[in-house]
Amino acid sequence: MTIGKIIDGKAFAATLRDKVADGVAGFVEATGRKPGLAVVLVGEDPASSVYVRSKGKMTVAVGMESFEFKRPDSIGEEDLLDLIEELNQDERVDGILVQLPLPKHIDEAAVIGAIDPAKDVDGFHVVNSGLLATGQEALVPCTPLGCIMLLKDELGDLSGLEAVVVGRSNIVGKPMAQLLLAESATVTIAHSRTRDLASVVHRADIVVAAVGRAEMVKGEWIKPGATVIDVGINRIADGEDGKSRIVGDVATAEALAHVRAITPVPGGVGPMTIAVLLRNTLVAAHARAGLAKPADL
Ligand SMILES: Nc1nc(=O)c2c([nH]1)NC[C@@H]1CN(c3ccc(C(=O)N[C@@H](CCC(=O)O)C(=O)O)cc3)C=[N+]21
Repeated sequence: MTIGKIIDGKAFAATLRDKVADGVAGFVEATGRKPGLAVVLVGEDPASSVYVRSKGKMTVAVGMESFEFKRPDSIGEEDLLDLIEELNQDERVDGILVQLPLPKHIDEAAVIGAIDPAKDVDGFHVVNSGLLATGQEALVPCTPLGCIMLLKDELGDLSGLEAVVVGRSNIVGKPMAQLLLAESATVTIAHSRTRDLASVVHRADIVVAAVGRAEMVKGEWIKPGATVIDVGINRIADGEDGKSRIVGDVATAEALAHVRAITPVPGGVGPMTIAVLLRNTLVAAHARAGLAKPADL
């Protein structure tokens, strides 16, 4: 039995960050200032804090300025909107990321809608999602763009391929489908109400799993030779030592016997998300400075 390839997202992300660092050096030379990324974290969720810290470190490592804003869970929506407005006006800030999810008493759409679309490095603003949907230049959500980069690296031209995206979130599923469509793939979005999900997935040359349910996509669902991108990050209790570990939305060990290639969790899509965030910040900085974006990004 042949075993598929494990796509090294961690290595690909490191290469992308090196390219971003080169681009940052060019930007500093051209403008005399560093690109800046502002990250806003509301509340105390430990997993979010760890993730924000690692983003901050990588931002500095590629030569950018990192600004972090921590606010308590109790912050009012008005105060959060005031902070966003301040960051919109701040010339040192090229990118603004508001860590999601936000506490329930805050209207997420209102907060995202308050971000200057030119600084919306998550690509979540309706202006950017509308630009993406109509085939215009946009800031594109980091995780789906990272997935497309891995897919094109593995498969080359995606034109005419059958792609099934499992999950319909605004953050991953929908923009992922738009990007695949822009690459001329034939795109299906499946979700929790899809009937006979196994047979829908079995049609696919490309499977993108973004449902947030641990190991939900089974190995035998995968068409032989398909390429699988696993976006899930699910923390589960590990029976053996009582510790927890993270797994994806795909039963990877089973799937390996069927796939051409698959991204692992961890070490697959996750590191790409952060690398693309830095890439988007550099792209936003160039656009704001009236410079053409670096060619290889
Ligand atoms: N506005 C906003 N934008 C985001 O992009 C965003 C967000 N909010 N809220 C939280 C999620 C989560 N997220 C991750 C990114 C990278 C890894 C990552 O690098 N994971 C590593 C390590 C995982 C581990 O060991 O814990 C990996 O998969 O290999 C994980 C999670 C971005 N998010």
